[in-house]
Amino acid sequence: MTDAPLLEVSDLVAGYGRKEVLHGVGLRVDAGEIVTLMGHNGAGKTTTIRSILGAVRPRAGTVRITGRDTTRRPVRRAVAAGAAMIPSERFVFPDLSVHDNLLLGAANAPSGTDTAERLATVRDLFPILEDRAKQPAGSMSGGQQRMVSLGMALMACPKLLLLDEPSLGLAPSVVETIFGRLRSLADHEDLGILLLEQNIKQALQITDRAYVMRSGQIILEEPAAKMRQRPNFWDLF
Ligand SMILES: Nc1ncnc2c1ncn2[C@@H]1O[C@H](COP(=O)(O)OP(=O)(O)OP(=O)(O)O)[C@@H](O)[C@H]1O
Repeated sequence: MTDAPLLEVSDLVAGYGRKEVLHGVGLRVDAGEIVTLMGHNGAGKTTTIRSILGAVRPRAGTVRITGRDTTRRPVRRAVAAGAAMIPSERFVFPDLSVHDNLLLGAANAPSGTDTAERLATVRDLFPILEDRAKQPAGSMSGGQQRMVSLGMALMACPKLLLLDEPSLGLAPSVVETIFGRLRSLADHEDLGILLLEQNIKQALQITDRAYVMRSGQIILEEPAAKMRQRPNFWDLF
């Protein structure tokens, strides 16, 4: 199964109650690749990653993570296959220290993981997590909390990271730092990343391939290098 894509989604149909939101979505993410899924509000981007993780139960289609069929399986199956999701809301345990937040993230790591070694790797990536290790996570700035939630997810040594709007509410310089770290994780850890972003201009700087979604369907797939040449990519939506 080594040649299987890290994430392979085919003909995915999903929704809420009687409402069908995804009408046959297909996409792929390879190891070491950053793929951005873009589209207007309500296009179905968040529903897509929730369905990939198993938080929304697909009505049809398949989801394969590291070659394993996780369709309609509990979220823990997707996590066991190597997936981690960071939701758009700032997700940290506010009263716990930064250090304890990271240790909670380690609970999902594969057995045999050296927690101390992993902690050192994550702190190398985001030195602020070491500088502020004892501080309650809730007392940090928005950008720093975003780094804590990324650090928590990375403690689990994921192979596939699903990120919902990591730039939301952050200054462009902080976004640049976080995006730079994502690029280096893809390049050096072979992490595959599916990124949902409204901040298209900055996202395209680190993206390999992009999909455009409209009304629950993928309407375009393009290498980011080509999309960056478009005089106005907002016209695509
Ligand atoms: N829990 C829910 N119950 C019912 N409908 C929902 C639910 N979550 C999302 N929807 C609907 O599904 C559609 C797609 O929403 P989704 O959040 O996937 O879009 P999106 O592309 O991520 O947009 P946004 O960036 O605004 O979150 C929208 O019409 C939305 O109102």
